[in-house]
Amino acid sequence: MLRQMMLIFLFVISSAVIAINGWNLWSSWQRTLHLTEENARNLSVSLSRQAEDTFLQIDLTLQDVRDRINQGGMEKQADNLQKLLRAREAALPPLDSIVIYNAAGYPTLSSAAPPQVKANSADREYFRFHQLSSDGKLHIGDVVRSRISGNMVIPVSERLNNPDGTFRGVVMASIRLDYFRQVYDYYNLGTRDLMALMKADGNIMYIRPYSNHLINRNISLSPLFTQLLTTTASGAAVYRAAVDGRPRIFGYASLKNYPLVVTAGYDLQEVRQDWIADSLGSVLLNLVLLALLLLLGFIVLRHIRLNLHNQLELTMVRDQLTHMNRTLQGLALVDGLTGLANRRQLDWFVPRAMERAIKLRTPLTILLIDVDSFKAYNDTYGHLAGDECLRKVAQCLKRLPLRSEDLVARYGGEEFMLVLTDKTQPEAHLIALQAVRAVESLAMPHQASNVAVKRVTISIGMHWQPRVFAGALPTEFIDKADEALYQAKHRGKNQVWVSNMPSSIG
Ligand SMILES: Nc1nc2c(ncn2[C@@H]2O[C@H](COP(=O)(O)OP(=O)(O)OP(=O)(O)O)[C@@H](O)[C@H]2O)c(=O)[nH]1
Repeated sequence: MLRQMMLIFLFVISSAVIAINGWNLWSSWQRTLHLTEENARNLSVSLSRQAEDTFLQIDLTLQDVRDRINQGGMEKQADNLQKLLRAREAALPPLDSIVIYNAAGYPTLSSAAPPQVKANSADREYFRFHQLSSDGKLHIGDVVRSRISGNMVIPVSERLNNPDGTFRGVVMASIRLDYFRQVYDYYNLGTRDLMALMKADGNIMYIRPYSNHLINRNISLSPLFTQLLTTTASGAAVYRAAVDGRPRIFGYASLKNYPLVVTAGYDLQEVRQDWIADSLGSVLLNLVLLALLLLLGFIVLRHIRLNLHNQLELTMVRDQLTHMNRTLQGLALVDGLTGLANRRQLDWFVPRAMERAIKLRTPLTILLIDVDSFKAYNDTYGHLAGDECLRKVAQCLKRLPLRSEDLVARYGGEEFMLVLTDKTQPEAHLIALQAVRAVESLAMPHQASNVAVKRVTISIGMHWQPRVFAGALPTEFIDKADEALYQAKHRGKNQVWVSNMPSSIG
C-alpha cells in the first residue's frame, strides 16, 4: 500500500514538474515569437520611415528642377540649373547624381560635370516609361549601374514636357544602392536575418545580406505580396522567404507616399537557437531536480521494499515458530502410543473442569477405565500386541459421543480416564456403559482373561458429582472413581460401577 502510494506520488510529482516546465517552455517560446514579431514590425516601420524621408527629399528636388525648367526653359538658366543640381547632390547624401536628359536620351545637364555625351539613357526602363507615360508622376525605376558614376543606383525620375505637352526629356536623380547598405548595416542583426527594400510590384531594390543576383529579382509570389499586403499596410508574420526558402519572422511596412515596401525578417532557426540557449539553463536545472527527486523516491521505495521483505520474513519466522510451538505443545500434551490426551493434559484439565462446574453449577463425572487382565494379555500375546490392544481401546473411547468440553485421556499404563462435564448421572452412566460394550464389541480375543467372554474388556469406575463445591480437590474425585473401579473389578470386571451405588449395572 505504502509502495503504491509512493509510486503514485512520484508519478504525480514528475508529471506535474514535466507539465509545468512544458507549459513554461511553451509560453516562453510564444513570448519570444511575439516579441520577435514586434521587433520585426517596429524595425520595418522604422526602415520605411527612413526610406520615405529619403524618397521625399529626392521627390522634392526633382519637382523643383522640373518646375524651374517649365517656368524658365533650359537654355536660359543652364548655369543656374547646373549649380542647383550640384548643390542638391552635395546636400543629399543618398544621391549619386542628378541628370537632365533630352528627348533623345542624352544628358544635357548633370550634377556631375561635364555631362557625358556618350551616356545615352534612351534604352533605360525609366526613360522609356516617361516617353510613353504623360502622367508626370514620380517614377522609381529598377536598379541599374550608372553610366556616369559606375555605381549601382536606383533611378528616381520625372518626365519633362514641352509647353505643348510633348515629351521633352527626363530629370533623373539616382540614389546610390550603397547608401542603403550603410543604413541597413547600422542595425545589428544576425547573419541570417534579412532586410529588404522592394518595389510594390515585388522587385527587390536592396537586400541585406547583400547579394548582387537578388537585385531586381521579382518576388511578387511571396505571401507578403499575395496575402499580407492585400489586407494591411504593415504587420508581422512567419513565412518562408522567397529568396532562400528559410522560415523567418517578418515585419513589413508599405511606404505611405511611394510604391515601396520594406521587410525585416528574423531567421526562425536562429531565434529558436537563441531561445534554446536561454532556456537550457533552467530546463537542465529542472531536469536535475527531477532526477534527484526520482532518485530520492526510488531510494525510499527500495527501503520500503526491504522493510516489507523483512516484515514478511519476520512474519514467516513467527508463523513457523508458532507452528513449531503448537507441535511441541501438542507433543507435550498428547500420549505417544494412543494419540489421546496424556496425563499432563489431564492434570491440567481436571481442575479447569472443576472450576467450570463450580462456576456454572453443573455436574461433573469422572470415569476411570482399566483394561481387564491386561498383564495376562501381554503375557499371552506379547507386549507389542498389548500396545496395539491399547491403541484400539483408545480409538474406541474416542468414538464415544463426547462434547468438546469433555476429555478422554490415557491415565497411565492400561488405564484411561473420561472427564464428562454437565451430564446428568443417567447420561454419564449411559456413556460408561456404551464404552464397556463398545470395547467388548471390538471382539479382540483374550484367551487368558478371567472374564467369561474371553475377549478384551474394560471395567469402569464412575464417580458422578451433581455439584462441585469450592475447595474440592481433583484427587477426591479420582479416588472415588478409583474406589468404584475397584468395585467393578472385584465384582467380575467388564462392567461399570458407580461410586456410592449399592450394586453394579453390568
Ligand atoms: N503392552 C503394554 N503393556 C503395558 C503398558 N503399560 C502397562 N502395561 C502392562 O499392563 C499390565 C497391568 O497389569 P496389572 O496392573 O497387574 O493388572 P491386570 O493384569 O490388568 O489385572 P486386572 O487389572 O486385575 O484386570 C502390566 O503387566 C503392565 O506391564 C503399555 O504401555 N504397553
